[in-house]
Amino acid sequence: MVWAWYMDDSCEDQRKPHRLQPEQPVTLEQLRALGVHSYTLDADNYETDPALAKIRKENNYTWMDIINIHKDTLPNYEEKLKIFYEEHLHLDDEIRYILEGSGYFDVRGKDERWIRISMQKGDLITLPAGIYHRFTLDENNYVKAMRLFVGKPVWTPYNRPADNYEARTKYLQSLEQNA
Ligand SMILES: CSCCC(=O)/C(O)=C/O
Ligand SMILES: [Fe+2]
Repeated sequence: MVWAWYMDDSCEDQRKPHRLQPEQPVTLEQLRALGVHSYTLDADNYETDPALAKIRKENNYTWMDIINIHKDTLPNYEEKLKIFYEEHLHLDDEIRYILEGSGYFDVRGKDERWIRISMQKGDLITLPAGIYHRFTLDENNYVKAMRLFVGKPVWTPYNRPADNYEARTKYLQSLEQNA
């Protein structure tokens, strides 16, 4: 299951948990109010898992690949990690399923504060188009993740500020409607 909390402002290593003190946990319901959804699945059997097949079918996640983020396996590892950790948005939903290892997705809350989402083996997360976010490995320095997409994938990150994209304005409208 994913765990989430508000982050501190420290400039320490991005791979550390950065829990605000005193701790301020963020519930799955609070994440859902931001349009962030999560599932816990059987990562050991992802190839035959009916629960994953159902999620893919219901959401039309027709495309998938698997990315191994480790210094020995990912070409241009350092450069890619920098890109992942720049605050950005996408014009489509971002869907990631952790098959091995772990990492953090950070998303902006309604008040602009960073919320850190800890992703472990078996966690699948969907980030809505237009949400500002970033990703980092944690101190284990390894993640193997399935990337899912509706149709042909587009990976382009739009670094902040990217407020004029329709995906952003629509996302902000969706927050207001659900408030
Ligand atoms: C765990 S997959 C790597 C992160 C990524 O693909 C992305 O787009 C982060 O925003
Ligand atoms: Fe992203």
